[in-house]
Amino acid sequence: MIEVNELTKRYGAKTAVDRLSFTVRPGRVTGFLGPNGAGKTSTLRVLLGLDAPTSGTATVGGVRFRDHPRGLHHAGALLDAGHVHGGRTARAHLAALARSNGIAARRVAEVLEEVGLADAARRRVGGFSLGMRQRLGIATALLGDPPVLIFDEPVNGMDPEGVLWVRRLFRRLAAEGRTVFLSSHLMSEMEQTADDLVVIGQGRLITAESVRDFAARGTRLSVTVVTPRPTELTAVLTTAGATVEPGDGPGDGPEAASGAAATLTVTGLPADRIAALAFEHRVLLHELTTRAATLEEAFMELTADSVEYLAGETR
Ligand SMILES: Nc1ncnc2c1ncn2[C@@H]1O[C@H](COP(=O)(O)OP(=O)(O)OP(=O)(O)O)[C@@H](O)[C@H]1O
Repeated sequence: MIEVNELTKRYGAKTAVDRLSFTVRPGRVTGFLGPNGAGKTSTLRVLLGLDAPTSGTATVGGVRFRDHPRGLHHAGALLDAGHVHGGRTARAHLAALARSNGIAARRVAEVLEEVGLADAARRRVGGFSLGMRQRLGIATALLGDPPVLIFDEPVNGMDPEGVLWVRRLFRRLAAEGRTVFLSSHLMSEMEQTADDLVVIGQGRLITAESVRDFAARGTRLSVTVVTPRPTELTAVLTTAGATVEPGDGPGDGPEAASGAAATLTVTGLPADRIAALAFEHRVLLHELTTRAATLEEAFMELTADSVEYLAGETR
């Protein structure tokens, strides 16, 4: 169990985490989501005792991480995969950690096997790809066989096969009853892996709920309509209360100039109502498709107000 209570972390004048509270339960995979700069890493650093909070508390298993005498047995974490001495072999790196944390030496071979690095055990970490470094970071987190696992952007730099592997691993660790907490700035990654979500923006909690509840609440339907008479249909649908926008489709291509069919994206009216209105006004339709917003779109909508740097803006 992870408990964050009224946590605030300031760096000088910058408030990175702002009175944040949430709970992460065992036996589930929880995604920690927010746009870049939302405060995820700052929260995890306090949680792992690497930084002191400005105020509030963050505990793992009811105690502050830095007060726990058996750190790696208590919680395993991957924060920055690049943060490993490049001159050491993977095995030497893990063996040193095992020794200094009182962990049985046989665990080294076990975790290397577990993360698919057994064949690379004697290679220097300096020559590892980012994906391999991520695997080594995960091996480090697993070394003490801890009940709580915390990973910051774990799939960064992994190839598709690596992403599938890591998803299965997280699911299995949760099925074993562990608390699995993963940060990401991509909802698409989390919707495949997580049971629960903690979404933050500008250091504040936006929502904490299950992926299922988020999907049910956040999904907005839109209807794609293709018609050769877009101007007329837009007027009819707008009068009926819909919002109509030009969609991606034939209307945006060179055909548009020749008066060929255009694609519209309609929200606020269901497909059957759009069909009835088009029929009533004798507007021909070539296509009428209902489309659910993806969770990624719902997430972007939810966090839009808290994005620090919008695309196109200079930093
Ligand atoms: N040591 C620091 N000194 C000053 N500001 C910091 C420091 N660390 C983080 N920040 C600022 O705090 C805010 C939150 O950063 P943080 O790295 O926690 O966000 P994040 O959600 O992990 O983002 P990302 O997905 O980009 O890693 C950002 O505006 C960042 O610039």
